Amino acid sequence: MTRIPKHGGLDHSLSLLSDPYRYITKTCDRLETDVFHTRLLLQKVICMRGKEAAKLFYDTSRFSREGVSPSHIAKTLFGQGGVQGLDDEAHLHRKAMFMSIVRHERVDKLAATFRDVFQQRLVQWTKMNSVLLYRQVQEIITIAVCRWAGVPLPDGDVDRRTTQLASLFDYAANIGPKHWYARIARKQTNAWLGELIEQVRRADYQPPKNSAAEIIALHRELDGNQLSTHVAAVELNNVIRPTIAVSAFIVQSAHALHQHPEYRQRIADGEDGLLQCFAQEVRRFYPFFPFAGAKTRESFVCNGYRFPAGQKVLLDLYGTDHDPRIWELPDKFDPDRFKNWQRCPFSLIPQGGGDYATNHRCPGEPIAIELMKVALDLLVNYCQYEVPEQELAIDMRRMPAIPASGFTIMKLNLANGGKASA
Ligand code: HEM
Repeated sequence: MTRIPKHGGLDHSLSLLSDPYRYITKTCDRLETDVFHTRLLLQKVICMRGKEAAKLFYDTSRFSREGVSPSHIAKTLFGQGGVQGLDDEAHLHRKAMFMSIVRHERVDKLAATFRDVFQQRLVQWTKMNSVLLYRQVQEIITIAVCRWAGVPLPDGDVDRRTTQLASLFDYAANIGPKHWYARIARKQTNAWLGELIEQVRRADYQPPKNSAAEIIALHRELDGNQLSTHVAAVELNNVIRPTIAVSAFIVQSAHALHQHPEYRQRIADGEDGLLQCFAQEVRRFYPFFPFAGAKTRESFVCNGYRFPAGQKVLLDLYGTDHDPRIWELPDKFDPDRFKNWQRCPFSLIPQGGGDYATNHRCPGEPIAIELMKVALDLLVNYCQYEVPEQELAIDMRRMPAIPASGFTIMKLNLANGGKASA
């Protein structure tokens, strides 16, 4: 048996915080390994990267998710009691609820609603001196996802709810005042959504058929009981909050269009499948979630390495998406690499790996891709704009990583007399 290589030293939390997307890969490269021991927040942690590591990590017979999220993440990003922390039958059953919310035709409906709201905003943007894309797209998605999910949102509440919901993912990794803001926002949004769940159950409010609000409010657990109001609110938030986070992928898409203008023409020419390839490459290339965490159930040996029982393990998502053994020239932005891509559940893992229904892979992947495709189509085919001088470097310490400026555009005009392509 071989000992798992160790990143020596007292604690490496600061190294991780100062370079969250590259700490695992850099350390793997230095130690010439795909797996190593380290100490983070004074705890022993195993880090690993690559396709084989992903296969192992998503083996639910070996890994559990119970109690894995650090408390500052559970109290902001995820909420407490949600699907992320469940295992076995309880997880499969709850996950089936999510899969019914994101059925193909429902995703198409969300994409159509998003397109409508976005098109209305484009008209407003023609009258604005400058448009901060990140914030504006967050508002567009908040309106669209609430409408689609059956969550009433009066016009006067859009600004406040967008700020609260966006803080849950934008400030989750922060410490200090931003973190405390996100904790308060988590309570406020859970209270708002919890009240809605109660109204649905009392039949004081009837959400649209098959909407997330209806499915979650009426869902029964394996014991036949409904979810507690708190957990139902967390799960409804688990649909709304990450959909708004797609705004980061959309800003990254706009950034990629700006850096690689040749794709504008190819998209405008309607090249078959290019929107899909472009969206996939943005998800692979740009940093979003650095890693996912789990813990071993029992001790086991894999590839000669002993993993102890109850051991916290981090899988490098960003590093695997940039692994040169999987991706040729991984640091080159190249949507064409997805033209004849043989789909593999463990190689492209910005939103986790494995199987949607039976594992912890993100059920919102089709939502992210479809919203990105709509946004790309509208930004290329429906309008013209200028990108003024600004800080466009991707801030690799920010999670999710977007340009420090939030991506400002100016002088927006509608193209083709304001007619978007279908
Ligand atoms: C903004 C783009 C998104 C990114 C980068 C993202 C990323 C992720 C990641 C990394 C995981 C964890 C995988 C793991 O634990 O192994 C996850 C899980 C999850 N995501 Fe997403 N996600 C996104 C969008 C969405 C959307 C639109 C939804 C809406 C349905 C969603 C709902 C969830 C849920 C419910 C889980 C937990 C699944 C489980 O534990 O079984 N996500 N996501």
